[in-house]
Amino acid sequence: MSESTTESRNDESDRAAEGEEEPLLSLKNIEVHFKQGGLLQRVLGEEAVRAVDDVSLDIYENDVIALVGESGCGKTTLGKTAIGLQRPTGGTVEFRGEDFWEVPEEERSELRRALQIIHQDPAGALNPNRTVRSTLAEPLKRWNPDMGPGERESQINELLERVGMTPAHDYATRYPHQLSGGEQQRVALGRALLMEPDIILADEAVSALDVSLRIEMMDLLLELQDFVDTSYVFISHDLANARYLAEKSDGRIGVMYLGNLVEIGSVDQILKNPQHPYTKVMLWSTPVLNPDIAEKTANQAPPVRQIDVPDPADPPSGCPFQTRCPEAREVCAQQDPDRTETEDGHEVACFRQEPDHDYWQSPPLEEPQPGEAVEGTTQN
Ligand SMILES: Nc1ncnc2c1ncn2[C@@H]1O[C@H](COP(=O)(O)OP(=O)(O)OP(=O)(O)O)[C@@H](O)[C@H]1O
Repeated sequence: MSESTTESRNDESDRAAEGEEEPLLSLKNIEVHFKQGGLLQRVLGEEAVRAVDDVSLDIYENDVIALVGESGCGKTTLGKTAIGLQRPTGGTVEFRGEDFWEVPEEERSELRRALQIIHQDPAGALNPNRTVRSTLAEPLKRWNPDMGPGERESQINELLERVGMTPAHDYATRYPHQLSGGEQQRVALGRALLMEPDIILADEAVSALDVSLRIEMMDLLLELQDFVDTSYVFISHDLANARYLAEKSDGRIGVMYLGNLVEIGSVDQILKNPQHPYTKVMLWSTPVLNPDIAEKTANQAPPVRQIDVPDPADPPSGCPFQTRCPEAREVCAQQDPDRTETEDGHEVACFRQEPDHDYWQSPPLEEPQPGEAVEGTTQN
């Protein structure tokens, strides 16, 4: 990325920090609870799966947010909610100041154009019976019906060159099965870019690629960001990918746990100065990302009280991480901490951030006995 772009993004985050810039998209107290539909589940009266639970997040112009967290923590559901593919069961999605789910349907479909997705499996997202040209022509025909075939052709060729598929006329006639995984992902990205999106949700979009191709693809995402002025919500279960993308773009990393966004901040804040006990556990399990933490915790058991992951249909009371948190005290089982923000924009949902909180007077939670089930957990 050019230095000037980095500077301008820094300026943007500064403006955001000073409260001058309006967010492009504002997620407010988002809840997505999936009712379990099976007969057995209804008979047993099982609760809804709390895929996302009271998450608020602002996304700015040309922003990059990398969401990380273990499988099932709600990354995809939150990402889809941000781009209007998932209607939340609670809270609001405001896009350019308008409530996405309150605008009339035609207006909403215009907003959808500005909110695009690229998936992990590009082959599944591309029609096997369509050439690259036909795949890319389709959105142009839909959104620019006045564009003539000549102009369409030249836009498609220009785009293919931008996503590194040259000679464009050669790639344009190929079918998805005649492309490598990386090339398929480039076509999927190109199709999203033709919509001139404001936000692209890249959902594990590089996970299926070889390591070297992953870097190439992430570099391409950022290079094209300058060209189309888009923001990215980048989902990855791999913290190394999240770090690469967020570091190069001066973006943020958001850490999710059990439907909650427990910590969000710059790459340095999350990797060098993690505050939430869950973020520390994540770093413990990827020592290469923070050798200091790795050195301190070498030969130690994982920094969790117990390894069983709570069931999102029956989450623990209080803080979602309290059943595993090595720092948990009794108050953590009673109250759910809000995210608090430091002056430099590092947000953490943990009572330990608040020097005057009752937490500090609260007795430690009793250790669960071996084999003892803690409320709200599934025994693996
Ligand atoms: N349509 C659905 N109906 C019922 N439950 C769902 C649905 N979609 C997701 N879930 C559940 O919601 C929770 C969060 O899922 P989600 O896919 O958002 O997590 P994730 O962090 O993206 O996980 P992964 O990395 O495995 O995709 C999981 O328990 C999942 O089983």
